Amino acid sequence: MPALIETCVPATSTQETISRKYDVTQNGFLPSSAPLRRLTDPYYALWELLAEKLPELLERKLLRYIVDSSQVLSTDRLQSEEEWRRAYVVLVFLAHGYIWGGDRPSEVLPPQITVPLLKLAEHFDLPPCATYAGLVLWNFETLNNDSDFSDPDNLRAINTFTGTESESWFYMISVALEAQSAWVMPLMVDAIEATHSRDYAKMKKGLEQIIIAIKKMDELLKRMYEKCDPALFYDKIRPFLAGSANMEAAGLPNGVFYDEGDGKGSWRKLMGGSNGQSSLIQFFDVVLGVEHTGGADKASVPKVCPVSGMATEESTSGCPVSAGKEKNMGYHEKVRAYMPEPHRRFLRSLARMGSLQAFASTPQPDAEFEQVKELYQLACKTMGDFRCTHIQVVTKYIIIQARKQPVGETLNLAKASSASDGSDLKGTGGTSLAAFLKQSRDESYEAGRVPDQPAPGVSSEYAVM
Ligand code: HEM
Repeated sequence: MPALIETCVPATSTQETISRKYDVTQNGFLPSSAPLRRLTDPYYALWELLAEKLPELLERKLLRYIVDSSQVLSTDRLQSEEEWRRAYVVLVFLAHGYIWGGDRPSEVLPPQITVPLLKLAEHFDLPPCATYAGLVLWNFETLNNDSDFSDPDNLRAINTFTGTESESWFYMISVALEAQSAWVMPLMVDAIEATHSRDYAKMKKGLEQIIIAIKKMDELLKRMYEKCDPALFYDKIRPFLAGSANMEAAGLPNGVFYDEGDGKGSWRKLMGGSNGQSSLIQFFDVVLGVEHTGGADKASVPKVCPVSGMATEESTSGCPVSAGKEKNMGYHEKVRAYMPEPHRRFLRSLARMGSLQAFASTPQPDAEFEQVKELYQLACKTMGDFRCTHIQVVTKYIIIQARKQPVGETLNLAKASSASDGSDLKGTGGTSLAAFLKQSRDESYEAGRVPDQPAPGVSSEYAVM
């Protein structure tokens, strides 16, 4: 069994250990303090100015012109990790603003964006595009200057494409949701470890708390309606979140060419920015043993490395697809590449630690076993219910909006994916939306349907000695 928690340092709390090893802070997958608001080195003044004026530049369709006539800045003057994160946020906003901020999407990203962005992406081992980390995790400030990130009324996005409250609220609901669930993470790690020692108190505590956390997350998700206008979201915000993969109908048949100057460059097909890249939701899935298979590429689709967005034969040697490890990866597996590296490593380690599902599936003689099993089943049901709420949100913000759309002249994701009956709607990763989300919900419920008896012949590592 791989040890997530090193037993040789007993004085170290679970929270301290996951923070040190996986950068999971007291705010969960958010940083331990509010992200840097600006790069103060005057060398980066142009980036900050473009980021600040982005909504206006996009509205007036001036961004491409200004970027094209500016100079290429280096990442060499970035000092701290906070500065690297801030630069990544600025550059992913500029990249998506540049691609989608015109009458037609731009098939080429210029060196002014690609050269620093590729360095930043390499630094974080993240794809060079708008990820959940760039849009949400590292892009918020508190209004009261305090460290409570769990109240969306106390939060504001540092950068947006549109300068609207709707867009800020859309990102801030996710920030609050991440912060609000942070406390349950060490408890769940302890609960999984407790399966090995049959420590029922720890298992029950973890499961009781995860049920509360998911219910709170559900309540927070419903607050999306308070300040994020569905029509504005669909028409003005969502188009900027679109990726470059599966965007043939939107005018990007080959993806986007990352022009690095001097005749260098490469075509890349990357997913768009999505809350589906949240490590928190996958954390809940992993600890509950929810397995997802939806959103895999069809066999005929050319394979693209999820990290670089390049065809696998051109991609770097570390590409999981070209290495043959992950043929036809499903959506949830693919988006791992869009999460900060320590967080995806955390999820991997967690999955190898032990399994509450396996424990709940294998009857034990102890009196408290049934209570753990029932709590486990309730936790999976609560996760499925959260996904029901998510489907209602997506219906309101995307499916209903798509039905209202007239055929427009602007080529972008929103228009390109609007079938009149909404049946061919795609997610930001080009996934077939409604069926995929329902499958994800059903897989959550399914995890909780543990058999009453172990299947004959199946041995369990948890069997009583
Ligand atoms: C207006 C609000 C929201 C809209 C319109 C929306 C839309 C979508 C869409 C279109 C997808 C399909 C995949 C993709 O396109 O990448 C998706 C997936 C997903 N979203 Fe959201 N989303 C919203 C809010 C949230 C929030 C706040 C969370 C929580 C962090 C969240 C978590 C997820 C997850 C985990 C998936 C993957 C599918 C699953 O595991 O069920 N979404 N969402």
